[in-house]
Amino acid sequence: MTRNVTPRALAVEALTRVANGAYSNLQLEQTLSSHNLSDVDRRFVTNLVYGTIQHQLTLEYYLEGFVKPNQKVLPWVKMTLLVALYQEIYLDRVPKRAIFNEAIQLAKDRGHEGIRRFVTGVLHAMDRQGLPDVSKIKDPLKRLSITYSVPEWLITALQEQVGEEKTISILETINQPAAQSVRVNPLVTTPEAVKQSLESEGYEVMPSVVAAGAFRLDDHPASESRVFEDGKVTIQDESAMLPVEALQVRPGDQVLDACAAPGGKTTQIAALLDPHSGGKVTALDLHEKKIQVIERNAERMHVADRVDAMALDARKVDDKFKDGKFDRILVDAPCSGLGLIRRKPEIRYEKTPQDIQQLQKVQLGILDAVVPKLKADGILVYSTCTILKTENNEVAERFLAEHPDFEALRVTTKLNLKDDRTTDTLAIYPDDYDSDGFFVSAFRRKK
Ligand SMILES: C[S@@+](CC[C@H](N)C(=O)[O-])C[C@H]1O[C@@H](n2cnc3c(N)ncnc32)[C@H](O)[C@@H]1O
Repeated sequence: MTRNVTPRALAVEALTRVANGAYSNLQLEQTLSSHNLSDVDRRFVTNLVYGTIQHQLTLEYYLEGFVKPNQKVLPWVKMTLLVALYQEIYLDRVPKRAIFNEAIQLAKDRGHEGIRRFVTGVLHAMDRQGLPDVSKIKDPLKRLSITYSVPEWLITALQEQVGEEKTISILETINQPAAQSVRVNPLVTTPEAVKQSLESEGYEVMPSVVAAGAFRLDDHPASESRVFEDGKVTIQDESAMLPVEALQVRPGDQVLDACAAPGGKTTQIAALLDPHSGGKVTALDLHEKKIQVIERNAERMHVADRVDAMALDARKVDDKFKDGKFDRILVDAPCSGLGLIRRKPEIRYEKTPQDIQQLQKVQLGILDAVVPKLKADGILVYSTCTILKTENNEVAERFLAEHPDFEALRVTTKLNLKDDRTTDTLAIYPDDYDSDGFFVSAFRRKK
């Protein structure tokens, strides 16, 4: 391996791209697939990239004290220092000498002598003087923000929504690795057969406590299993399986999946339909490329005959379908995705309160546009993978207020989730079951 493709250099490169707007999971996939790394090195690059993003505000706080306020630091140089700091603070087994030497070597390889001296100087100054004590930060909000590396506005929003204790519990768990789960395809197999097959390939398999017909696996990629290749399972977070449970699909139903790509819920709905009784799911999304992804997934999951996928903005369904065509409508809306914070840790730094307000408008716009297409007595489910009430309860409440012909249905699930809800909607936070955060609401059209 030449110097400039060491795991640390690759992590710095990937992190610099993420700071420029790339998604961490896609960037990491690209970095790992374009270099021939051992398993150990792949895991190390992954750990450095996710770990540095997860702790970015904490690491930046430490770094601040060692960089003059007006000093310009190139993004990759800053990442080199953050990656070094991350290893020193969070990775017990990495020797300090290796961390320093590699960071300095990287600065030398990629930059000029001045950059090498700067990186060397900062690392040695930190070592001599020690890092500031985060617990001594006076402002309680800033202390939480730096401790958990979550922006202040997001902490305030959570505190207002769920109180201090629950907010801390959420913050404590968002940097844990995301669990991997699969949904069994009941059309072609049984949970028992899937469990047996996965175990024979060496996977650790646990039944889901969140969604029926699902398993949680260890972190070996499920996409490499035989059952995945054969379309006997699909990879889906457990909480993401709940909106379709709430939809109460019947075999002969006409279902509209208004925001469908990549098709996780489309294939889940399709498996509940009986094409002989006319059951069909119409899956919409914005772009042809996304439609192709839905179609490929439907093919792999053996449900292509029940899926009709088309590129269409859900706000423009008016001319396309006659009113009252569908028995069930799912709006799994575009959202901030803050429930997926474990899978995409950078999400917390990218979204702003303005984005959240803007998204609420889009979500209400989609709901308004699709509901005339629902039959009387039909069921509408609105769901998101976020944990903020602006995109969740507020949307559900406004929808009900503006559509008196709808009534709220209490969201029920097949497994017995702990249930102390005071609302009909279901909000799952990442600390509840170690799953993604999700929100589900359901409504019935009265007339
Ligand atoms: C949360 S994702 C859907 C996930 C999907 N339901 C699943 O289970 O795999 C939201 C999707 O909505 C799509 N989207 C955004 N605005 C839309 C619109 N106006 N009409 C239709 N789809 C839209 C996005 O492209 C994205 O694929």
